[in-house]
Amino acid sequence: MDATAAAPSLRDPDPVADPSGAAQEIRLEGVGKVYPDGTVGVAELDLTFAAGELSVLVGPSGCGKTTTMKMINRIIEPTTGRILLGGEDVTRVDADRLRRRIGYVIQSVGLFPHQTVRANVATVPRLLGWDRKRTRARVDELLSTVGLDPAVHGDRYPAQLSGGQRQRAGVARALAADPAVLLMDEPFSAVDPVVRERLQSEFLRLQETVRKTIVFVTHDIEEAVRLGDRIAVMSTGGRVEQFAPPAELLGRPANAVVADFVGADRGLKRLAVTPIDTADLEQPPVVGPADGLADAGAMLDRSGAGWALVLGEDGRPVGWLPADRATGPGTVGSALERADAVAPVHASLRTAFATMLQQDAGWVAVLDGDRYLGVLTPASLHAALRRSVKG
Ligand SMILES: Nc1ncnc2c1ncn2[C@@H]1O[C@H](COP(=O)(O)OP(=O)(O)OP(=O)(O)O)[C@@H](O)[C@H]1O
Repeated sequence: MDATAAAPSLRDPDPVADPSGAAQEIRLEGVGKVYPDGTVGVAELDLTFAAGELSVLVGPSGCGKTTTMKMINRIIEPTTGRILLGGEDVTRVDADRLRRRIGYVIQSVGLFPHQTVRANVATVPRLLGWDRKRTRARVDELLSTVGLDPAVHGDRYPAQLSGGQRQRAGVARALAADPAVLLMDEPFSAVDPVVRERLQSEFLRLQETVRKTIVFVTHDIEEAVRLGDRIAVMSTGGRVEQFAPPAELLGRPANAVVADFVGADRGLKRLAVTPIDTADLEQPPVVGPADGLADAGAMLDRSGAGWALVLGEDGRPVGWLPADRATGPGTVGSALERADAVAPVHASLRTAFATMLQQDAGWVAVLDGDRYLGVLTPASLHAALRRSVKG
């Protein structure tokens, strides 16, 4: 073996410097940080972030969220414990190499102001020694993925982008070398609420494709609930009070600290993270617009129901018929209350409830594609929510 081959270089295919891209578990074992002035940033922390999941750290200011995150890529060196990435102890590996394996997105984005968007996104591939063609293809692909047109935005400088576009470029840069892990420190907090919500939705869609192991820090419990597969609620000194999926955290807070942090309106928040369950659907009487009113009235009398759902010929709901309108001559079509209250079967209870309110209907019909499955009413919605807590 010659001497040059033994010398480590950035171009070596080494497991730390050349990420495989597959999501990896992050395990913290007794990881702690005492700052030189004696402040305990984080007491000993044992926490595992599952591969391919988005885990959120929330908690009051100063509780140690940022310290915890920065210990993972060793911007802050832990004073105790060890960190395993995909089972490998990375507590003492070369920090620069470790960081190339970990994407990092921060609030202020941190794009280099004197470099174009393309050059910014190409930072890590360049360090890894990718050739120009491969780098260019990857950069353009990523810009498109995050919603930036390479032809329009690729050659601009960061100052020539909006806040939301800069944030997208920051996400593209973090993903450029296909890292196994992504750390995100309040990445969406510098943009206005409307842009923020759009970035969050786009980011969720992106994560469905890339499935990275993500650790995400935020102050905002709404954001945590919206994005997180799991949420760690932290308290002063870097203690984890509860680490659980959003529905569990909101439905069964482990203690008063968590209950207080998630808020008194946690029942409402839970609507957003509880999917519709077809077992909760009700089956009201169903009539068609061409049916006679008298027949519909007789049927409602027999069933004892106060209303019937009106399904059009295509099987989609067109409205509802209150029992007191089901009399006299004419057809159901002439007496029905129109409402387009439908929700797809994969929607959350919140979507279903919002549709119910928006359409001013006492029900929302649940559809699987075009197929009508049944309705949710305020009563069945309540039952569904209660059941989700017990479950
Ligand atoms: N360099 C430092 N020297 C001394 N103490 C520090 C240092 N950096 C952070 N701390 C302290 O460590 C604790 C945790 O800080 P950290 O920044 O991790 O909190 P955080 O939860 O991210 O806060 P915020 O939500 O306000 O960003 C705080 O008490 C903070 O004052």
